[in-house]
Amino acid sequence: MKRLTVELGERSYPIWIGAGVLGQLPRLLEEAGINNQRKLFIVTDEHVAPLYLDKTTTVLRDAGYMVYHSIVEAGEKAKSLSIYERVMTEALEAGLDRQSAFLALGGGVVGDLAGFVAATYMRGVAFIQIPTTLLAHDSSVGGKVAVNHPLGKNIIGAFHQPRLVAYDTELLKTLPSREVAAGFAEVIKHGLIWDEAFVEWLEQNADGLQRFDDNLLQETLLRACSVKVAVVSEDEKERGLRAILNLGHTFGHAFEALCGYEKLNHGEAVAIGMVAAAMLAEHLGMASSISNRTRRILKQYSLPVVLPYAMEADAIIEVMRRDKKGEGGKLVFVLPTAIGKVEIRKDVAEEAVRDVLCALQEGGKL
Ligand SMILES: NC(=O)c1ccc[n+]([C@@H]2O[C@H](COP(=O)([O-])OP(=O)(O)OC[C@H]3O[C@@H](n4cnc5c(N)ncnc54)[C@H](O)[C@@H]3O)[C@@H](O)[C@H]2O)c1
Ligand SMILES: O=C(O)C(=O)C[C@@H](O)[C@H](O)[C@H](O)COP(=O)(O)O
Ligand SMILES: [Zn+2]
Repeated sequence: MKRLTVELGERSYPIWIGAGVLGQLPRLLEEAGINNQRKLFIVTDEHVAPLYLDKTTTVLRDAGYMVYHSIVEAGEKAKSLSIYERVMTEALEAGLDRQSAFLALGGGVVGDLAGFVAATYMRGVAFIQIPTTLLAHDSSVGGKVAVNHPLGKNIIGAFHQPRLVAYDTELLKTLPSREVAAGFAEVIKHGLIWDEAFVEWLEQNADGLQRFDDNLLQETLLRACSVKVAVVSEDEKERGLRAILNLGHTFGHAFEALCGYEKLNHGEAVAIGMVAAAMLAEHLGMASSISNRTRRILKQYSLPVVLPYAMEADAIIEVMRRDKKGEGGKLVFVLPTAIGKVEIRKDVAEEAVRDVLCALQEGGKL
């Protein structure tokens, strides 16, 4: 088991990564100050529940915890106010109080939803992340929790740090291949924004990683999480630096919203968004030869690099104007200047964005 620490003063917390972490949960909870006198409420989804809910509940009950749960539908649609209200109701019915804790057992959807419930239940109680997807190496760390609004991603949310991240790599073995690919989109993002050597390593080890080789997978999680930890420890509430974690997301979140949060998953939308960001950087003369390498590594990990559905450039731009990074409806982009380096740009002309969106739909170059 390997440990990383998010350094945030009194809100600091450990991320435990390794095979068998789930079995250690009672001890890790005790260490995090959550003893077995407290009620625990697990939020999970309908795919994860049949695989891991019994095991998690048993481990905790055997250690003396009182454990309750809520099972939500799988997929992005669960990040909604109506499901948020349902989980709140079930937690109230279970008698959870301010000393209780929520446990997110699942991917980023469950993590964001359960985290937002925890952030607001009786004005905020403890929560624990138990990530079960590769993508959740990103979502389980950093305390951004939210549900979606039909007009935009993660619009209703908070910053609420978990008390502990317990990442059992054994749980990733049941992931469908499309979700493995989605997870690699955020892994690659962490390389592209911060660490060229990590990008090279991912390029060289793509075959082994696609096969989910245990040692390579552990190293991937440690390296990708280390980037996230470094950024969040420096800028918890996105006053500046943290916005770099949004590479590909100004575009990607708009693509997801315009697909009704259905046809493209988050990782796929971010992958196409990172290609768009690289094309935009080249179009603005900020970089050269970035988009080809970005496309190549994404394809190595079976990710899309063009928009597979027709979307109006106007509609995409309208959604992007509601992005949380923007001020006064201005478009804001995280753009690469080299592999491993990005800049935040708030002055990009709409015409340049439109050119990129057209080329992206045609799958062509600018
Ligand atoms: N808070 C953050 O910082 C942050 C960062 C990145 C992404 N996100 C959010 O995360 C969400 C995407 O997360 P995701 O990709 O994990 O999606 P997800 O939670 O929907 O999980 C993907 C699919 O895999 C299934 N699944 C989960 N674990 C499984 C397992 N071990 N075995 C088999 N099936 C399993 C789920 O039921 C679901 O169908 C998006 O809403 C995105 O906005 C948040
Ligand atoms: O942690 C962050 O900060 C990120 O931007 C990570 C992203 O991968 C993630 O999708 C996040 O939820 C996006 O945040 P948002 O503020 O753009 O909604
Ligand atoms: Zn993301």
